Amino acid sequence: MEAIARLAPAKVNLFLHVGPLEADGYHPLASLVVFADVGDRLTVEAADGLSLAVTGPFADALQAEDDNLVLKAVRALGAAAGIGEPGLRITLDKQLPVAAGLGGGSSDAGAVLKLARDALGLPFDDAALAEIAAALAADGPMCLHARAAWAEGRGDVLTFEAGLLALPALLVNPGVPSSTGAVYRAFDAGSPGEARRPAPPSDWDAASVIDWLAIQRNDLEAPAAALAPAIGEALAATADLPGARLTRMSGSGATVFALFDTARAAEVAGRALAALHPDWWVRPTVLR
Ligand SMILES: C[C@](O)(CO)[C@H](O)COP(=O)(O)OP(=O)(O)OC[C@H]1O[C@@H](n2ccc(N)nc2=O)[C@H](O)[C@@H]1O
Ligand SMILES: Nc1ncnc2c1ncn2[C@@H]1O[C@H](COP(=O)(O)OP(=O)(O)OP(=O)(O)O)[C@@H](O)[C@H]1O
Repeated sequence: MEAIARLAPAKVNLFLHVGPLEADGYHPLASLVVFADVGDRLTVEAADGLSLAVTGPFADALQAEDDNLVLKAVRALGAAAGIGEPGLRITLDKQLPVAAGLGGGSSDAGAVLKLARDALGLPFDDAALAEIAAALAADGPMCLHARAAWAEGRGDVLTFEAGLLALPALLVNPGVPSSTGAVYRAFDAGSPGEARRPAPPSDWDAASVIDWLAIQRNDLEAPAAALAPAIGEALAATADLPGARLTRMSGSGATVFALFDTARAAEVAGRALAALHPDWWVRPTVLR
């Protein structure tokens, strides 16, 4: 069998409204999630045993191989299919920063579940794979489907949104990891509001979406920035860029995004920011 490959795209929370901690240890949330055209790259081919090789600029940021969500996902798929540990040689080209609010681990798991299904010829549709992904991470199902969706519940109750048009954007990570669990705990120390899904924008053109997003928020932004001041620096530097129409943190950070009117404006701004902060991860992209 030939090797097969997929992009595991970065996830962005355009807004994130978080409610108070529930008895199950999770927070109810309301979010609109979209996906970038940048991400990790997963490659899979049939082999005698199961193996994972990690390459790319952020390979060193990942700890023990057995903790990798890629192996956990493939083992869970083998168990669900009743075939034991699948024989697959997997390569993860880690292009996304780790613990970055971009759902990288969940997106890797989603991509490898689809690749392993196809390589092994297993009769699982995407909904069945999303159930396996849900057991791995709250962001698992959204990153498995990897298309624009309203997320509610603990992030796993999805309503796909076909109206949203492509949004030119810049992704900026200031090089500090942000622990999701620690950010939610810092959030708990404040006084949580409600995780209500807002009425959608009056129109899905980019200008209306940006105006509507400006009155939404990411409730994890302040607690994450209190833990990692570099997030505030990234927000300020990104908001200052010519053409940046809206700047916000994604997920539990530390990555922030800015929306632009055109892909060209995002690219120009990205070059300017990379020159100012050569140690930051800066990527122009299109969110959809
Ligand atoms: C911040 C977001 O990325 C927004 O999409 C997600 O809510 C986080 O999703 P995730 O990283 O997939 O989260 P998990 O790996 O399942 O959980 C990590 C930790 O985050 C907290 N967590 C996560 C999701 C949620 N709705 N409420 C939570 O309180 C829990 O303490 C959990 O132990
Ligand atoms: N393939 C993987 N890629 C990234 N992180 C992984 C992977 N497998 C396991 N992990 C672990 O998961 C943790 C979260 O990493 P990830 O990059 O998915 O965070 P994130 O982008 O903040 O996710 P989210 O937006 O869902 O909160 C890391 O601390 C890392 O050790």
